[in-house]
This record gives sequence, C-alpha cells and structure tokens, in this order.
Amino acid sequence: MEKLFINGGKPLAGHVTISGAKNSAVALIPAALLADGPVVIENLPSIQDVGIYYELLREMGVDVLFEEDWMEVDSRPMKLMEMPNGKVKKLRASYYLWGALLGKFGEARIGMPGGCDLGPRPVDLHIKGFEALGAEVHNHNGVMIIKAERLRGARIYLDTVSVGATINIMLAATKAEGTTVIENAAREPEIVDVATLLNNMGADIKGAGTDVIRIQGVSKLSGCRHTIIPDRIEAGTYMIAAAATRGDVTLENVIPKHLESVTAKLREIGVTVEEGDDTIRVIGQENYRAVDIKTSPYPGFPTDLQQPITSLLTLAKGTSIVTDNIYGHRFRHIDELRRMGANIKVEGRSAVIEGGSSLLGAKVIASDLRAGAALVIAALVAEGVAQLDGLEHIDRGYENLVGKLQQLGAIVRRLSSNGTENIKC
Ligand SMILES: CC(=O)N[C@H]1[C@@H](OP(=O)(O)OP(=O)(O)OC[C@H]2O[C@@H](n3ccc(=O)[nH]c3=O)[C@H](O)[C@@H]2O)O[C@H](CO)[C@@H](O)[C@@H]1O
Ligand SMILES: C=C(OP(=O)(O)O)C(=O)O
Repeated sequence: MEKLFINGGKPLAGHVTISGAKNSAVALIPAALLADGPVVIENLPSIQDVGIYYELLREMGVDVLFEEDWMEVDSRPMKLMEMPNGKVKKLRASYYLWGALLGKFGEARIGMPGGCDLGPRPVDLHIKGFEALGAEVHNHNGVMIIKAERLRGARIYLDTVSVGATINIMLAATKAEGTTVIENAAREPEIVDVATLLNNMGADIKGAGTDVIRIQGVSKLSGCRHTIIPDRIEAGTYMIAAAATRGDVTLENVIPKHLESVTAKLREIGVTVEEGDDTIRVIGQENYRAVDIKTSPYPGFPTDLQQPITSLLTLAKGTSIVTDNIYGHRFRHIDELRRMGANIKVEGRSAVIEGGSSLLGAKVIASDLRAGAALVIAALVAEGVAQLDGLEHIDRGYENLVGKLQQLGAIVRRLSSNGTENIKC
C-alpha cells in the first residue's frame, strides 16, 4: 500500500504542463469503437482510467496499440461479448460502452459502472435516451442489457443536464436512422471534443457545446486521428494549489476559456490570474477574501473542483459557503480537512467554511479522486508532514502528480509500506 508524504509550507513555483482531459479520453476511446478502421487518439493522459479502458478493449478483442500518450484503436476484429463485472466496475466511464456498442452492434450487455462514490449517481437519462432511439433496456442483476432491432432518430429532452447521458445518446444516435435532437444537452468542452472526433470519423453532429445537439445518423464511420483537449480539472487543481501555497505557477497547454468560472472565483478570492493564449499564470497573495460558490453544469463552476477549492477557502478571512448543486453528498473530504485543523461544517448540500484556521499535517485518507486533490492542496499548505492514503483514487485522474508537484518545488514523496519510493505516479 503506497502513501504520499507531503511536507507543507513551500510556495509552488515554476511551470507545469497540463495533460489531456480524463473525461474526454474515457469517452473518446469507446467512441473510436464505432469506426470501421483505425482511430489514433493523441495527448492521452497517463492515468489509471485510460489504462483500464486499454485492458477492457483488449478483453473485447479490439486491436489496440497503447504507447505513452497515444492509442490506436481498430475495432474491426472485435466481437460482441458480455462484460458483466470486472474492469467495467473500476471506472465510471465504462457506461460509454452502452452507447458505443448499441451504435455498433445494436446490442450491449455491460455491467453497471464504478467511479467516484459521490452519493447517488443514477443512469435513468441514459436509459430514457436509448429507449427513445428504439432500444429495449433491462437491468438484469446489475447488468444493463440494451437491444435494438433498428435505432431510429428521436427528440430527447434531458430532465437534468448530464454529461454522461449526452455523450452516450450521441454515441448511439450517430449510427441511428434519421435525426436525433438532444434538448437540454450538457455543454462541457469534453462533449465538443467527442463530437469533433465523431465528425472526423464521418458522423454528422451539429450544436455540440450548446444545449441543443442535432445528430443526423450515418451508416458508416471510418478511422481518423484526434488530439485530446487539455484537462481543465487538472489545470484548475494546479491553479488552486498555486493560490493556496501563495506561489507563482504558469500552466502550459491549457484553454483559458474552459476555466473562466474558476479564474473568476479565484480573482474574487484575491488571487492574481493572468491569461495567455494557451497558458495561465497564477500568483498567490497573502490575504484572501471569503466567497460563496455554487457548482453548476458548464460553463458554471465545476463540481469536480468543489472539493479542491474548499481547501483554499480555509485560508480566506471570513465565512465561505460552497454549495454542490450537482452532487449534494460530495463532502467526504470535509472530515479529513477537519483532521488537519480546518473549521468546516456540512449543512445539506453546502460546506460552511470558517476561514483563517491554520492547517497542520495529519494522517488522512482520500475517499475519492477530487477529495484526494483537496487533501493534497491542504497538505501543501499545512505545517509539518501530512500522510495521505487512498492513492488509487488520485491515480484515476492525475498524471504524474508527484513528479509535477516536485517540479514546482513541493516536498512530496510517494512511498510503499516497505519504504520504496515511486516517483512515476
Ligand atoms: C467520466 C465523466 O465524465 N465524469 C464526469 C461526469 O459524470 P457523470 O456523467 O456521471 O455526471 P452527469 O453529468 O451525468 O451528472 C450530473 C447530474 O445529473 C444527475 N443524473 C445523471 C444521469 C442520469 O441518468 N440521471 C441523473 O439524474 C446526476 O445525479 C448529477 O446530479 O460529469 C460530472 C458532472 O460534471 C463530473 O463530476 C464527472 O467528473
Ligand atoms: C467524479 C469524477 O470522475 P468519475 O465520473 O469518473 O467518477 C471526477 O473526475 O471528478
């Protein structure tokens, strides 16, 4: 069992290159299965979710090459098979196999997904979408059995804005007969990224990035090459870490537009943020103001940065209220932050943070991916050494976290129980 040891109190300084987006990568890989030819995906982040997808594809008989930051996916030898358990449970985004296989074979038999435990994460809208396209959907002992004689375009209104349901419907509808219209669609940049790949494969998708997406079905898709967009959540995490440690960090390979809500909130807190074409420089300040934050679908403040920014707000003078309107139970990091000396209470969907208390190193456990990021940020600020467990969650979504933090001057080490150092992660 490995742990992170962080000796806090050192401002982060220097440059950090942001990797490809996790939430794009895990949708683009299944999307590539729809092509009748090789699809090359570049700028892949080296994270566990991508590694698991690679193994899933191999199990399904896909011809797949995976080297450092690119993957070539050729699904021509692939056969339809049932995947009830195993690796599909290890990540959330295995649910994209539902839409991809439904589009490709007219059938999918895939177990319910895993991913971060953020409280209830229903999939009713995915099912509603598939049914509207003409599929029959049954949940048989935790295995989704989705079958369609013919997929036919439909008008689908999403009652809640959902990233997963928007992409899954897009995947299946790409090869349906006729036109599908998704109303109240999610607008996240990762959705645009997936639509771009599908269009380059020969699909006809218009409106991705707005709340109405129109998909004219096509009968055949072919191979192509695609570069993944930068990970705005990884970028936001380093922005917050730079601010919290009162550092001076320049992020490279970012799209500043994707981070507007984060930049706006950091500025409100009192952080200096300078935007370049594909860089963002964050300069921390001594005094921070308390602010209120409410998460909402893109372009609102992302729920995936709600936990990390809570750590920063423990340093701000006054009371901040962080409300998660997407996942009202996403507060498992709070007890751990309290262990480090933070003064925070949870009231319903909100964390109420009394800023100004000093953080101290402690033994803490990451319960999920962004809880891990929040605790790393707190540890970088804290006095003394913090010991962090639960690294398997962090590994799902942060490429080379230790190496990147060390490059910025942090005193951080990843050690196994026998004291061996692992600097690759
Ligand atoms: C792999 C991936 O891309 N994960 C992201 C994706 O997760 P995921 O796709 O699972 O999240 P959704 O966008 O679907 O969820 C948004 C909201 O819709 C609700 N909902 C969703 C589907 C459904 O069928 N019914 C329903 O009620 C959810 O409970 C949640 O309250 O978007 C989340 C919200 O930005 C992010 O936190 C995750 O990092
Ligand atoms: C919640 C997250 O991921 P997933 O949906 O893959 O569990 C996340 O990236 O913060």
